[in-house]
Amino acid sequence: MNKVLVTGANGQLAKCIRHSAPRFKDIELVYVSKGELDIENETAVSEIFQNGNYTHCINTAAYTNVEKAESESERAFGINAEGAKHLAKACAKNQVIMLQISTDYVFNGAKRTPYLESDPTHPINVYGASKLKGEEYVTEFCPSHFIFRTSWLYSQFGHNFLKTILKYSEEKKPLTITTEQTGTPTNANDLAIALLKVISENKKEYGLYHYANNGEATWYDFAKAILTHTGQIKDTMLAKTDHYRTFAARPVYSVLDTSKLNKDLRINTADWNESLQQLLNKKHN
Ligand SMILES: NC(=O)C1=CN([C@@H]2O[C@H](COP(=O)(O)OP(=O)(O)OC[C@H]3O[C@@H](n4cnc5c(N)ncnc54)[C@H](OP(=O)(O)O)[C@@H]3O)[C@@H](O)[C@H]2O)C=CC1
Ligand SMILES: Cc1cn([C@H]2C[C@H](O)[C@@H](COP(=O)(O)OP(=O)(O)O[C@H]3O[C@@H](C)C(=O)[C@@H](O)[C@H]3O)O2)c(=O)[nH]c1=O
Repeated sequence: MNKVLVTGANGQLAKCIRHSAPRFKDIELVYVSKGELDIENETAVSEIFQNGNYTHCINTAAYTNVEKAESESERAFGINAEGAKHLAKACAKNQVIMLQISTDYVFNGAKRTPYLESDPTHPINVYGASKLKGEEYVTEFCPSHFIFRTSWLYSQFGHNFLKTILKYSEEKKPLTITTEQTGTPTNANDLAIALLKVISENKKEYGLYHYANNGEATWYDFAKAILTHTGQIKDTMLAKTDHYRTFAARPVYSVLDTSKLNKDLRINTADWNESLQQLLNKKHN
């Protein structure tokens, strides 16, 4: 039986893993929140693996505030790079397979066709740079690793764009949403199931993978789809902008190519709009 340590237990993705876990009876999951395991604390990280008999670790813990990261670079790197390094070293020492989650924001957005794992990285904000450093440490220190880069995660849990749009719409706030960036909204529940599948099926094709739902959208398209599926489009003032002011730069194009995931890990990905609709149907029924 596989035994998995999940860091960042109170975050969005960890909650999605917990939600889907009952389907995977062959996996024992142990969840640790930041209060129970601060991944910045190297000693604590090393100790938790000593008698845990873990086979895998899913690191969902991260500093994810893209805006604030610009002025809190040290904190972002402390968690996203150093924290990942501590886990990678401890996993390697204890023969634990590490599943690290990374981001489309490692790219600068200059491409106009989906990004491959082999494409050069060039982050244009602090969050992206700190996550890329985390990838580098995991690759260097833990040979038995999977790194899954994903994009624009949303779900019923935590803070995310879907919940922001629903909240603004319920509060009758007018929405002005950018068309400046194109990417792929990804249902974090889909990613959670894929991670559990990798573990349950004892996959050993280690390396870097892109995981996102299929297709592409702007943030405006995403907002419009959310309001359409929930029937709120008629009652919400929704406008486009080609420049929404932010502190952090974001890649104008960050669609991820998932062929390697489909071929080497035999994991299929759903269309972004269908997956969104499915989640909203469940919520609204
Ligand atoms: N959300 C998104 O759109 C995307 C996310 N990702 C990546 O996916 C992963 C999961 O993201 P998501 O679940 O959405 O993020 P969340 O911000 O929802 O969750 C991250 C969790 O990590 C915790 N955490 C922060 N610092 C530490 C620490 N030092 N030690 C332990 N835990 C800590 C946070 O706790 P607290 O809140 O108390 O600080 C939070 O509960 C991350 O690696 C992220 O970079 C990739 C692409 C898109
Ligand atoms: C709230 C809001 C945002 N926007 C814009 C700002 C930004 O360009 C875009 C998305 O805004 P957010 O700040 O919600 O998303 P952001 O924090 O950039 O989301 C990113 O999070 C990290 C963790 C990732 O790894 C990325 O894949 C991505 O999901 O939408 C509007 O145009 N109108 C609005 O009302």
